[in-house]
Amino acid sequence: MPDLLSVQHLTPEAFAPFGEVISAKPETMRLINGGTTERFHALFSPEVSGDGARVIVNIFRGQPRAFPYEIGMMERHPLGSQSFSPLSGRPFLVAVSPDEGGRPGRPQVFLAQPDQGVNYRRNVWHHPLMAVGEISDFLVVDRDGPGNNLEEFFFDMPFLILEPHP
Ligand SMILES: NC(=O)N[C@@H](O)C(=O)O
Ligand code: NI
Repeated sequence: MPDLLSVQHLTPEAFAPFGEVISAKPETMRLINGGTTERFHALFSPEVSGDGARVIVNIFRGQPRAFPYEIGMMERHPLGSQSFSPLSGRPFLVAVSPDEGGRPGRPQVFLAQPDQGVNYRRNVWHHPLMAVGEISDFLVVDRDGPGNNLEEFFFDMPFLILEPHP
């Protein structure tokens, strides 16, 4: 029987070991443009390393995952952070793992709401984008440049997510 993973609600506190939750946090807000605009300031700082590295902004158009869904692998980006911010008004799933001696530990799965994004800090184990329900677009801020920025790990036994909600 595969090892079942439960799904948690995404909160800044629970996600803190892995990166930041991107959301309109009241404590970050400052009024600008003559009071007509609320600026939620400096929610995270993209990280890039290595000569010739640059921060880039992308759009990822994700196909929805089918459930039950097997988490058979995790990846990480040793040379830069990677953030996902929903553009299609859809929730999505986030899976992250602590590093255990150079390999990912048991994944933790979160359901991100349409008004939440995530930033994976550099070298944090995560599963590739998991859109839910419909094709979904995401604004992705990550690293471009020379060097290998992708490390993958494949589990001997996959984990299973039965349904994409807590
Ligand atoms: N390959 C790629 O750019 N995407 C992954 O890094 C991902 O986390 O979805
Ligand atoms: Ni990635």
